[in-house]
Amino acid sequence: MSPTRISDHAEPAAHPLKTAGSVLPGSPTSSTGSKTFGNNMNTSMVESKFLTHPEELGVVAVGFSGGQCKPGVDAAPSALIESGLLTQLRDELGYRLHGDDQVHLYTDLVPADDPPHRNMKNPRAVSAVTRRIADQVYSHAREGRLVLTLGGDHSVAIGTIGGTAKAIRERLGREIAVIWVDAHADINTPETSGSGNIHGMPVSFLTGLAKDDNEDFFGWLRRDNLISVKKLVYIGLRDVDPGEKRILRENGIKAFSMFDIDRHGIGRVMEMALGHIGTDTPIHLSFDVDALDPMWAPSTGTPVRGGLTLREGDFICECVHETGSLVAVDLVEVNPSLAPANDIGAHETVRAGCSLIPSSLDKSASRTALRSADSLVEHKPPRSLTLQHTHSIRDEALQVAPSIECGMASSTVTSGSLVYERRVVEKVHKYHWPAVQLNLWILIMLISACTIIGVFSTFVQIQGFLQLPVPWYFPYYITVSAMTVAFIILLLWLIFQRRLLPSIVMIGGFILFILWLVGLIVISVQLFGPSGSVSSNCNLFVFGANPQPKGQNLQTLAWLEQRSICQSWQAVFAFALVGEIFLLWIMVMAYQVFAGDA
Ligand SMILES: NC(=[NH2+])NCCC[C@H](N)C(=O)O
Repeated sequence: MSPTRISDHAEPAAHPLKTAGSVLPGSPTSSTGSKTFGNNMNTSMVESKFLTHPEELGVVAVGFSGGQCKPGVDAAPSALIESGLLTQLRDELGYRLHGDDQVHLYTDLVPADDPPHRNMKNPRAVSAVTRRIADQVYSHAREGRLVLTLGGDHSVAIGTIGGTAKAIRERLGREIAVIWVDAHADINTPETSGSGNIHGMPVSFLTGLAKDDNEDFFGWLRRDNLISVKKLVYIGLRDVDPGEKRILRENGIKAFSMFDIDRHGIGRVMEMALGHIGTDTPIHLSFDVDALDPMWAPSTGTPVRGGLTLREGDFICECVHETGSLVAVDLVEVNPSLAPANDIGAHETVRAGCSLIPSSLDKSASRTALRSADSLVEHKPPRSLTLQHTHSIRDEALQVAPSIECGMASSTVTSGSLVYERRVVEKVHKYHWPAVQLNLWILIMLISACTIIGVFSTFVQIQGFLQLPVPWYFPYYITVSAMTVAFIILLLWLIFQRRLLPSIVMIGGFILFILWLVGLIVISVQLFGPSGSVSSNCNLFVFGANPQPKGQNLQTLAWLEQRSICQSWQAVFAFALVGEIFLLWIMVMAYQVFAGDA
């Protein structure tokens, strides 16, 4: 058993884990024997629902890589700590850190001979190490602290989640929920796994989908350590094995892939993910750095293109923090030795971790994360990003100030001396229009408007033939009706574009309502007015003509023409009234749609 001491790697002064050996004056030593560092108050505004000591952070540094075959992932905790992560958590976010002053390598638990079992590679080592990790995490979680585990490959989550689940059950009698942020589902059973790497299987053991009676092969996992598939949510998936897809489907597991993030935006996805978990459930956040696009985190064992931006990763952490339900966080799969072309990748990946963790512990921390990571390590930009502007550090500090709340539309992230455009996430709001009513409205309004246009155009013509002046309300109503038709065309186009907003309908409907009202009043006055009205003239001379002309003569033709003019007036009045009522209706309908979806 030879754990690597942080001091073997880190700069000598002010390192939180390094000061562990000498407990600060007045700082308590926990019952587990781990020590307390720092004594600032946590400045986070979010009240924790499930932690009795939310200002205390239990740190577990896991230098273990046996869940997969690429060496180097065991060096991640040291790299993260050397970059100042823990110093920042203590000095800037005000956490009191608890933990051992060493990164655990668990060499005492790794057997010399560890042949495969049920297709699993290094099964004894991973089982024994995760069992130990479960104890470590459990001892912090039982004290009511937030637990931070720095991995290691993702197999370590068998221990971290197993430990949290057990402690929370004991302390609060509740089940935990797990948010698994990852490019991979890591839910292969030993039988479905193509690689045999256990870092692709932790979720199946944690949910009981895979089990083994032998204690040497995860048989130590008891019901207390397990989680429910109903309280498991994936975010960022994009490389899921066929067997895993089947498992996800058959168990109805909630999963938000990159497709969902592109479609809904990360804000909506977080709303849905947290909605699925509910507000009364403690959350364990397990963040695999390969959820990020390799542009942001290239140094990881199984990178997959098309991933989250760093800002989206931060946003996920911030949203989870904001719930007040967070009880434990893992950051895994950072592999500083996997830097494809040069060492920029390793630096960037560590730097990404230095942003994610503070984001999950304090919503306003992404800026400080950037600042401290930048100040501690020489800044180099990620490859393949476009240089857009150069700013002085002061300019940058202003721009980086966190302006994003959960669910906000878009943002720009600045980093170092570059400005990177983040993917613009539009918040999509769906309005549910009643299709039948809307179609009926369109049809009736079209008929009304066209009838009025037709009748009054004919009247204008007749006035011309009779060489009489054209009263103003004919062209007026023709224009208003034409505007109504144009409005309907606009609505149809908006429906086609799926952009029919209630506000547009309400404003347009109101304007037309007023215009139609003016027309309706004028028509009513003309038709039913006190003296010489159209209606009384019609009743007197046309409908009441006695005797009514008959036979093929000019008088009959004139009478018929006069009758059709009278009937047209009546039709115009009827349609004007219908149009007016329907305009009122569409305003009410638009309001209901707006209120119903608000
Ligand atoms: N935590 C990870 N990086 N997992 C990658 C898993 C890849 C693959 N699905 C496997 O089972 O081997």
